[in-house]
Amino acid sequence: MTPPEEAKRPTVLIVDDDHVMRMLEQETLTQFDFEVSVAADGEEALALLTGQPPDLILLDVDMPGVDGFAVCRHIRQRWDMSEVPVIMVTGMDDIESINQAYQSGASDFISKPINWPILGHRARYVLRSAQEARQLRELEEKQAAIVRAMPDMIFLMNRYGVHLDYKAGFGAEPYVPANDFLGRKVSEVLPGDVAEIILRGVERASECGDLQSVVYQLSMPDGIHHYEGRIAPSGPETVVMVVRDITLQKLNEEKIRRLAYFDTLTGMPNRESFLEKLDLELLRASRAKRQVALLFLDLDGFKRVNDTLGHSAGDYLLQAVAGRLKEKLRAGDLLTRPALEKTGLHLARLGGDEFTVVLPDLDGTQTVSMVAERLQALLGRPFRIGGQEITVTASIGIAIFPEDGDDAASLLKHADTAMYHAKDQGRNNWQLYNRSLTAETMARIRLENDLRKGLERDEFRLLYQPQVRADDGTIVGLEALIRWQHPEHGVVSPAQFIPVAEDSGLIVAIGDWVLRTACRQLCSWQATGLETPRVAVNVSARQLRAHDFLGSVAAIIAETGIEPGQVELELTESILMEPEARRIDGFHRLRALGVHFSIDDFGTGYSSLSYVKRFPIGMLKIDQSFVRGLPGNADDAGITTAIIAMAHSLGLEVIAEGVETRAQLDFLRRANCQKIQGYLFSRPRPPDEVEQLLRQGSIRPPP
Ligand SMILES: Nc1nc2c(ncn2[C@@H]2O[C@@H]3COP(=O)(O)O[C@H]4[C@@H](O)[C@H](n5cnc6c(=O)[nH]c(N)nc65)O[C@@H]4COP(=O)(O)O[C@H]3[C@H]2O)c(=O)[nH]1
Repeated sequence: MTPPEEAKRPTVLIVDDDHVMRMLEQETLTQFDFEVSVAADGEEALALLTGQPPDLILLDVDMPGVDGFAVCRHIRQRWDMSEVPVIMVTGMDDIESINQAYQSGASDFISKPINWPILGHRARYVLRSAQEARQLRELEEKQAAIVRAMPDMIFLMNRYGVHLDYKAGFGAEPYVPANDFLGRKVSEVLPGDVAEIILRGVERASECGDLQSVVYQLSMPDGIHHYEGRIAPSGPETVVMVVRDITLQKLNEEKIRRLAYFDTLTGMPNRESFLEKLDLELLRASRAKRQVALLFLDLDGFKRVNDTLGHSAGDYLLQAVAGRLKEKLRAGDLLTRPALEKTGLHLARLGGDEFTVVLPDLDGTQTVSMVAERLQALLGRPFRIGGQEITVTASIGIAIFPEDGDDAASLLKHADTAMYHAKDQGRNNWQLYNRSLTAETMARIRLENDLRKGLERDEFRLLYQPQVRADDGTIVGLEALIRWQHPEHGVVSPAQFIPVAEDSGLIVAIGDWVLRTACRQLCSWQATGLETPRVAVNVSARQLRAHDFLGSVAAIIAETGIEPGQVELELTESILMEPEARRIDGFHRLRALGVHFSIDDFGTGYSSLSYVKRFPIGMLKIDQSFVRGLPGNADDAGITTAIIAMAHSLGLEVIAEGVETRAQLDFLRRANCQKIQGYLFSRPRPPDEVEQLLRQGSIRPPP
């Protein structure tokens, strides 16, 4: 381990050709705790100095050969000895030789005759001041390195803001050339407002003796630059101000803010910033006693674009929609007077295919409806995406401040509600929020929305209920019955959601899904070698009203590759009541392909057998409300017997549904009902369980 610095004795080299002087000097300095080495002339000294330099050199001037001046000059040329203090010992106490001693690089001189008692003190003093000078130099070097390494400008100022000194780190560009501000006051160099900020900081730092922080901006040739200055008192009358250009940091902060507050896809404000700004706008409107309208847009059919053309096409469409909205709003095409350019509030994308438009200073609902219609017309024009023309429409819900909500969140919620209502009324529609949208309507609207999502998220399942021959329980058919596994409400019965699906038109998509799933299920069973009976699928009247329903049935049959004779469509009586020639033709065409038709819940409607005859119906299903009363209820028994007899006379098959008891079965068997469906044989079951039953081929009723 190296001993601590203080513990080391300082070394001194004594150079003197006079033997006695050398000895006396050596004796004296040894007493002052120096470690001494000696040289008898200049040459010997130079030879000794090739090794480790001493801490101090005591050098006689007047020596034969190489004199003291020459030795001193040599020492100063050596980089490792440039700071070693040299005390020249001269007999010539004249100004000339003193000058020459200093010129040669001497640190001090002593004249002969030497005052011996003070030689040691003098040597120690010279050594100490040389060390201090070295430390100071090292400190300065360190400081200079720190300044160089910092990307800052450093100003030394007096307490009145006069620049006394200036340094700049690597890459720090002074905002004014250094010469322009040295010796001048801040207010003479910088714009008044900035000078004011700095002077206040300097004043506070000088008064409190504390670090002060100031920020300011300056207009530079390449744009606005942001600066942060830290002012620290450096003496009773001076302060140091370290200034950093934080423009890049500001830009990054802005970028982060944009990411947090703006939608990256469209560059529009996102939900967070929209709500923040809307609240401010509402505050302003309430002070000015003005109305504000919030239009909530949701694209109809956006999901279809995403599903069929892919997500990048969907993204492109959203950008195109955003672009069109921005452009028209900016051009004042939607409103006669320019909208909220300044607040940036006029347009936002809340996520997905939802956009908002805000109309401040509303002068009546007429303006809103006009804007809503213009928006719809604007979006209704086709978009070109990847060489294809795509048309989307928008449903718009409108809420008005302060009537429909006094803060951003409730206004948005009500505009959203109104938007659902608009969708419910048929797409491409706009609706004003109306308090009379009761909880019940809302629940129904929510259910519809959930249904739509359920379809997207594949929340539906099919159960299959066997239909058996009445005499021996052989499975002769399956009825596909839909179930909805709602993420929050659990399994929802079709009785609850089919009517909503019918009202909203969603039944068309759901119906397609049911038929496709049932056909695929049968095909997959067949692929394992299982013999399958035909599958009956419910069809509601609303489905038939849809464009080309029968065509889509044929398409699904073709697509899944199922044998058409394996498919049975269960129609309701109401379908028969509104026969159109075109539709009847379609039924006959499907029948010609092999598809079977039956009438569900027969006997509950008003259809007469004459209607039935016009359609290619093969089977009647006796509604379970009649079966329930069997065999005791005479009316039910009479109707059931009559339906069976009539069906037979028309050459139709009959199936009784909802058969739960042995007595009902016995009655139906006696009445010649060929087929049975009901809990007595089996409840509707999931595919794996039905597969087991199909492998057995028949189901025995309990005795
Ligand atoms: N009490 C009792 N009930 C029995 C018995 N056997 C069967 N059921 C139930 O009776 C209903 C028969 O179907 P539905 O009359 O076509 O009546 C169906 C049908 O009109 C409709 N539905 C079901 N699935 C679909 C579908 O995929 N599309 C359409 N459009 N409607 C469907 O929802 C209705 C109700 O379906 P589910 O709740 O599955 O109810 C089914 C079935 O589970 C029994 O022995 N006792």
